[in-house]
Amino acid sequence: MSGTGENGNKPEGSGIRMFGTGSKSSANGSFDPNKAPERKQPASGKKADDRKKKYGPTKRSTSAGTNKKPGAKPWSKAPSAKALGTGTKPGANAKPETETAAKRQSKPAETVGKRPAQSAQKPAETGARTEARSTAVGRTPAQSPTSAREAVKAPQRSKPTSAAERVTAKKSGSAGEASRTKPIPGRGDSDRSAGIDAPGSGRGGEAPRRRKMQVTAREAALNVLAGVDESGAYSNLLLNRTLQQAELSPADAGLATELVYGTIARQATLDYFLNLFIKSGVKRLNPWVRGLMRMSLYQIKYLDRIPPHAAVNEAVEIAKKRGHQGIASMVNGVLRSVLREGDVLEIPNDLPTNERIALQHSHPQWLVERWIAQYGEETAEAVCAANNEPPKVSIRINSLRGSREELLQELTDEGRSVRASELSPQGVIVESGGNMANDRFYRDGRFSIQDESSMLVAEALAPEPGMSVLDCCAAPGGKTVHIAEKMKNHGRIVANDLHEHKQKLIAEQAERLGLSAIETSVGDALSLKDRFEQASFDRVLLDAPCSGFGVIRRKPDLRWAKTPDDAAAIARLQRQLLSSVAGLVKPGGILVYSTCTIEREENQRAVAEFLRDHADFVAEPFDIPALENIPQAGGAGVQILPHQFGSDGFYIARLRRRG
Ligand SMILES: C[S@@+](CC[C@H](N)C(=O)[O-])C[C@H]1O[C@@H](n2cnc3c(N)ncnc32)[C@H](O)[C@@H]1O
Repeated sequence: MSGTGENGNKPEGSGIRMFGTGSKSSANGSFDPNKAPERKQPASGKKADDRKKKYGPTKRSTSAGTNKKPGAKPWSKAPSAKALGTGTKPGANAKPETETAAKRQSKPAETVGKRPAQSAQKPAETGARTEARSTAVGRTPAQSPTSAREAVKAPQRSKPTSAAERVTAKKSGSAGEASRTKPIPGRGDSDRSAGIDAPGSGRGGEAPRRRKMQVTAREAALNVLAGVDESGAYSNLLLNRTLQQAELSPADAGLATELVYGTIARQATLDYFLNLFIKSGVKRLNPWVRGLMRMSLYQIKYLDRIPPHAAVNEAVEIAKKRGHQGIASMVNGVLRSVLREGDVLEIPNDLPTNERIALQHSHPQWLVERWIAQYGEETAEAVCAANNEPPKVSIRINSLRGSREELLQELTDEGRSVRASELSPQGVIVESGGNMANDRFYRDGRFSIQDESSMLVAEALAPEPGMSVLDCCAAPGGKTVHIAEKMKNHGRIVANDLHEHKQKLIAEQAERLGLSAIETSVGDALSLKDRFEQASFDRVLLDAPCSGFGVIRRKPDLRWAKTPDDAAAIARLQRQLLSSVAGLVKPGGILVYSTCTIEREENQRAVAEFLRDHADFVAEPFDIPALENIPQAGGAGVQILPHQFGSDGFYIARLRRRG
């Protein structure tokens, strides 16, 4: 899988979407993380037009990234973050995966032995989004709508000044850079200048890193939203850190998670609606006020189980606590207008299709146009809709420690609702049952947490016991350990990754699963050809860094962070990597190329160019019955789209070197 692009369904990787297993009530709208989400579905319609007539033109053209200049090519311009109301600059997304080899800091390429490390469980970042349960909240006196002037951004906001601060404040587009420090709301100058004061941290003071904060679920969520908006922090990392600092029940942590991911995912749609009610436009609001408005509207519009008035009352309380009465009045006025005129919260259906899809499913218009060009309108819309669905929780059995049937029975006996995956012979779908990374069977190495489509990569590679296998971009190791399990832990598996700190992620998984055949290695995959003999591996896996557009439902902010230039840069690196590692495959051996994106440029086109330039390789079909009926996107390999199986969008090509 891939760069942004790591397997979303692994404990080591991307966004956590379910926390804990408890079902305690939260103070203000309780939230049961064990239940499937029940969200309202957005509908398009004409009512917004009436509202437009009444309240004047909307900010639609900027809020959904539709800042297209007349005559501009659909792909020619990414919506600026500014246009999306995020306050981050488009250029602020450093992407290590797109670095050329020359630019990258060279690291000594060393092969290290197996590491015995076994660390504490990390929170599962899979987990379905959870649902909110309704709780009545007392009424706040209604106040008349006021101008948003009081809540608009201060014209001068201090920016990080030192180089180090600037680096920290920048947002990397790669989830692979998970260890990079990100600012936390409530800490540091930029937060203070943005009016973000973490409750409990004390205004003007640097909060100790591990200090616990007494915050509500909504305050915690707002801290994250404001931090993402203000400094371009990764939502999943900031959420993890915020939740570690906040003393929330599992149910409240679940609610905070839902609010963060849901609000970010629905941002363009929310801004479109808010702009119908906020004269000066949502973009001009102070980041935390903007976050509060979006988050509150998200509850009103998309969460069935939170009473709208509770969402409004909570928002007003937060505004008072964090700002002042003027802001609270504005928040109250706008949100109560929304409640009164809720029937205008529909996207007009007479918009051009690309614009309507972008607004209705909250995606940047350039991305929608790109997918329409690649897949047609119907499929592009289905992909966008699927990207807003909560991801399934899926696990892969460790076939060395029991069969799928046994684990299904044992998990059922534990009270979980589980079923066999239709896509992967080792896959199990967990319909309910909480955080699988806390399960004793997980600790015992009986299964790994992995998305179903990722499970198909090892099937395509078809490794056998005793073989030598090279996994070029291996961390955090989800596919490496699957390969080792298929090889019954016999043979040699070299698991390489560019980043030294990721070695331990692979080693931990190998240790947990009892797999000793894996060696970890650090280095640029472009230099693997200099470190290993040509034609020395039976199987080579290049699970390449990629744009990650197949895992947007796990990483909702990805859609706002990436630009067309990112996709082009990563596509160049992928071609270099593919050519570079091909010579390591033995004659008759197999090279598998995979990504977690749905971009043809990174998938079919990359493989087609490779085959054109490497006559000694040929594309081969692989036998996965469930994939037989999906429409092939053309060319070599299999493209899985997120709406087809409810799995991650994924591409897999099997290339055999002629004997
Ligand atoms: C999609 S992820 C791999 C996921 C992994 N195969 C799994 O299943 O857990 C891509 C990985 O490539 C690594 N990477 C990026 N550029 C690389 C390069 N030039 N050489 C080696 N690894 C690289 C990233 O650190 C990231 O861990």
